[in-house]
Amino acid sequence: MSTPHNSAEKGQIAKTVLMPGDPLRAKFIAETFLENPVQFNAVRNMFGYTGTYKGKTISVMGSGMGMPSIGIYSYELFSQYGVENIIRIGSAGAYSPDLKVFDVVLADSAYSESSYAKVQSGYDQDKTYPSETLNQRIKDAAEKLGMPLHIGCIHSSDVFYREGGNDYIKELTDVHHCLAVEMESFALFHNARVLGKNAACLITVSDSFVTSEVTTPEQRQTSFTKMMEIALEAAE
Ligand SMILES: O=P(O)(O)O[C@H]1O[C@H](CO)[C@@H](O)[C@H]1O
Ligand SMILES: O=c1cc[nH]c(=O)[nH]1
Repeated sequence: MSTPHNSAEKGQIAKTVLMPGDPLRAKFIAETFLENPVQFNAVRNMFGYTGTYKGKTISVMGSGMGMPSIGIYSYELFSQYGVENIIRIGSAGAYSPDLKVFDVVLADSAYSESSYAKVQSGYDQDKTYPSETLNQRIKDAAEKLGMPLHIGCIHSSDVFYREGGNDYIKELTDVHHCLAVEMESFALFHNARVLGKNAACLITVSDSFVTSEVTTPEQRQTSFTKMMEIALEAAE
């Protein structure tokens, strides 16, 4: 079998998939952390691999950027390949002064202005939620590894380059309590809910709207290893 976007055969993808936006981050994780990784997808260069980590079979696959993209890949993984858990491991821009670059955040909700969930199935709320069970596994894994987590709401935005200055952030922090911004979790959490599956999101702060600190593209591809280890440890 295959889908328009994934050439994997049934059975080639593990029950748990780690999903970075960047397919090269997926390749890095497979080559750095997985034993005997086997590539199952290269359609559109959206690389996917399955291997073992501490004896557990785990897959890792890129999602691309934005909700339409993760919407497609996560829906197919859940509905066509028997995937039960997707842990997004992404980068994000900090809105909160408490967050520094390389800090790791676990989303307890995702706020968005996006129409994704409404169009997908008529859901008209502006927040979606991760699996509590998966989040607890992630919290336990982070504690075991001695890696601190910030926990809170993240903003899933459709827009990376926004005109008109940063004044809009005040409403996102003060009214919607968003700690940071990324571009996929709202759709991922929604797909998981409508399909009866589990999703979670860990992000590493790549830049800050508060301090203007930034990380390089190379660091975004290869240095966000704390969240990778937490997600690998949490995977079933
Ligand atoms: O690093 P990833 O996982 O791609 O996540 C963030 O980075 C991209 C924007 O640069 C968006 O996909 C955003 O969600
Ligand atoms: O979506 C994102 C990711 C990182 N930094 C941002 O400002 N936005």
